[in-house]
Amino acid sequence: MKNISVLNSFIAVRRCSTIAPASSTSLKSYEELPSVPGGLPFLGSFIKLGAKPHGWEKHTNNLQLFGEKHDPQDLGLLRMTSRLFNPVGEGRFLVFFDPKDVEIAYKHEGKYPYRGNGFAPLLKWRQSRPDIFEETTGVLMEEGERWHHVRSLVQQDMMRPKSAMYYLDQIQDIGNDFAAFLDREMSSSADGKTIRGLLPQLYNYGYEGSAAIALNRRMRVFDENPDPEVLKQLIEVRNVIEMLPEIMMGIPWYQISPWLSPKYRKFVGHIDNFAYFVKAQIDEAKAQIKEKVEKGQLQKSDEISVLEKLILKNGLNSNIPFVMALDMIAAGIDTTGLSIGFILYHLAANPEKQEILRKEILEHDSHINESSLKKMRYLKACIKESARLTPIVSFLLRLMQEDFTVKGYHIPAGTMGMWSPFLTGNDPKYVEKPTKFEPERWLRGNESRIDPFVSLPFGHGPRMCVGKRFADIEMQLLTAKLIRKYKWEWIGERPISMKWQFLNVPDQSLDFKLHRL
Ligand code: HEM
Repeated sequence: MKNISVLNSFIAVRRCSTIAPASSTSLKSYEELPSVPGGLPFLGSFIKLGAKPHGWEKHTNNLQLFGEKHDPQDLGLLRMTSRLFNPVGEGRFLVFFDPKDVEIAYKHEGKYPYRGNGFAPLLKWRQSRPDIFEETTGVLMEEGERWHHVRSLVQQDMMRPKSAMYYLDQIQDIGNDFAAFLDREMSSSADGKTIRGLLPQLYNYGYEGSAAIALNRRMRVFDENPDPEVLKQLIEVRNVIEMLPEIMMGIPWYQISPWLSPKYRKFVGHIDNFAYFVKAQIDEAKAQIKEKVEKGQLQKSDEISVLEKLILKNGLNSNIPFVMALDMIAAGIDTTGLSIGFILYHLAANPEKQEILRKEILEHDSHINESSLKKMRYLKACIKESARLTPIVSFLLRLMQEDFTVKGYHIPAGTMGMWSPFLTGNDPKYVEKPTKFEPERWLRGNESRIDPFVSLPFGHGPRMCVGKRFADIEMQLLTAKLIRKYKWEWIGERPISMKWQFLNVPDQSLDFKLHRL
């Protein structure tokens, strides 16, 4: 299958990169910027992020050390190299430590922003299945004009705040099932209060929520006797998510031939099974829509699901609803589960903030509606603060598509810009008392003290997370339910920090004592 868009955008950038820097002689060249020296051929100095003392698991700490060592003047810009991750711009990588510079960089991300191919094994698989991906490989993986075309077909239905509101009741139902599950788990613990290793259950919540939106179907994984086929498919999708970083971090033999990589072939087996399960669900939804259209039973657009909207907009023969469903499920499980895990941890470790939040939640009916959700400002501030302290995405990337200037230096087009929400969000230069969990800093009146580019949990610009609205309500509704129902106490041995496994995950088990209220 052709993927000419990627090539086109590369060519556009290359042309641009040959443009000479602005004539001003005071402008310093890219090569004069502080840099991390050394590295390996092809992999460049970027590979040193995975070296001692912190290794890949804590590569952000390595990045911070590089900044301190190689940028002693604290310019906040650091050159690295990797032809593997940036073949377009001769391996140029530029780390931005200052949120003001991040803002400038986003202005040069171009019409079709490109963040590098972070899902190479998944893309390879999709390209080898033209029967189902001929029309598109989806927003997560398309580039250039093809990305723009698909994104514009789903943008409105996914990103309108109203679209997420349609799911308020369903997501709360899922939250009720989750709480009932927690009650059963607690009852089986020795003191009737302890929950150990909560994270996998939060992933299941992410799965259930994504499936409700993407497939219009409740999977009911928290039932006492869940459907065995649903559980089988849940294992398939978990295998895919867990194998993806393992394959990505190894030598990509599968790019030459799948036969050179048994791991890749196993990965393909899991994803094939899951994809055909999803396809069957979408085909069923299409048949139901066809019947509704024929009987004239379709309602106003705010009263139909996102899946129905996508099918109606793209036509019964389009594969876009199916590919979007796959992306929504793949992108919505661990991200949502991890984010809620960190929120619960911060609230459990800061009982006085938990109490303030509970007070706000108790001002409203236990069944949350659009209007009560709007009023829960402290809840939203807690979620923002958790994302600042423990962002689940380690770094954000953008290929700079134009030449531009930062702090008097010329940055050529084709440079891959990189910024770490953890480093900007935890830097005392930009955030007062950054190690404190202080949701108040995000409340109206205080937020102007924080540069918005300090913490970008969903990215920024036209390529930002397309599932943000749904992720927001999934996090808000479950947090509200669980804080209303139980007092959360952290029983881990020490404060949590993060380690990198493609996403940032807690470095210890999520163990809590829950006191029923
Ligand atoms: C708290 C949970 C989530 C977080 C923190 C998160 C974060 C992100 C980030 C940082 C990006 C990259 C944005 C950029 O490059 O500027 C992204 C992209 C994306 N996310 Fe999310 N996400 C979350 C939940 C979800 C959910 C629930 C869905 C689906 C319903 C989803 C679907 C996607 C898709 C499809 C993209 C690719 C968009 C594109 O390239 O056009 N995400 N997400």
